[in-house]
Amino acid sequence: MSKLPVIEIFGPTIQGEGAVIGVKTMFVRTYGCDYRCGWCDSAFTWDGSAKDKVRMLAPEEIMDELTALAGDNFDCVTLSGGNPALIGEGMGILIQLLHERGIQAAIETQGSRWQDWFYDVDVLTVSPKPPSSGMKTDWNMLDGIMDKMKAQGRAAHSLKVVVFNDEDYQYAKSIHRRYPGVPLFLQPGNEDVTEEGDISVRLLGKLEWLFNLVIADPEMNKARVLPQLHALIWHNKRGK
Ligand SMILES: C[S@@+](CC[C@H](N)C(=O)[O-])C[C@H]1O[C@@H](n2cnc3c(N)ncnc32)[C@H](O)[C@@H]1O
Ligand SMILES: Nc1nc2[nH]cc(C(=O)O)c2c(=O)[nH]1
Ligand code: SF4
Ligand SMILES: [Mg+2]
Repeated sequence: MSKLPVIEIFGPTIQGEGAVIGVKTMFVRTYGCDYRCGWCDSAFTWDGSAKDKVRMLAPEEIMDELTALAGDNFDCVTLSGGNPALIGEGMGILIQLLHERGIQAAIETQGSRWQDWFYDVDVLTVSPKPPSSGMKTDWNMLDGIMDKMKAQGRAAHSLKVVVFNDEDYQYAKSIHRRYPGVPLFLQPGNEDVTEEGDISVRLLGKLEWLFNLVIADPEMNKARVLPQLHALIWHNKRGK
């Protein structure tokens, strides 16, 4: 059984976060997460509120849907969730199919689970969760993932930490100290993921706050601070 639980497929859109910000991409969002972040902007992937929208799809069916949606108007697919790293074989096959068609595979995951298909992805974003999320980092697991990617991953891998407060910023620094050679992206937290209308002014205020922390901090000379670009443009809209 290599079907995947899929909650949404959308795009093309613009990757709004991290190492490949600004790149045109499709999104495949899987259902289910082993975490329950208090501020999760995609809680519908795990809180049961959209359970009726989950479809079990074979990798080939996902490929067909991507093509039906966008034709050849994309060459990157971002696999997010939920935690796509909860899925084994099916995800490996999907990545293979994408590569056969010359399409890159990018992954968004929190670093709580390893899958051997991590070796095959093109862009691996690992986003360990700071204290404000309410989650506990499994440091053994995270060390293992970073070690393996360093040793033989083909992916350009990077770390992305969402920062809501000073304690989160200290956590981001501890991540940077622990994995000094890995590109680190800092992203301000969106404190209200249900607010309707234009939230860009609020998000930019938080971005300036985070800019100022990094500007003042000689330990963070190599960190990169980025907004959630899609949230500046499309706010809290889903499927963007
Ligand atoms: C919804 S998660 C899905 C992938 C994976 N579960 C993870 O957390 O990395 C995608 C990205 O959105 C970020 N994110 C979630 N809620 C957020 C919020 N309220 N503000 C800023 N970033 C958020 C996560 O930290 C993660 O980097
Ligand atoms: N445009 C856009 N960029 C993103 N980068 C990471 C996202 C995610 O939810 O994983 C995301 C998303 O949901 N939309
Ligand atoms: S790990 Fe990702 S999807 Fe899971 S609850 Fe946290 S932000 Fe949401
Ligand atoms: Mg998102």
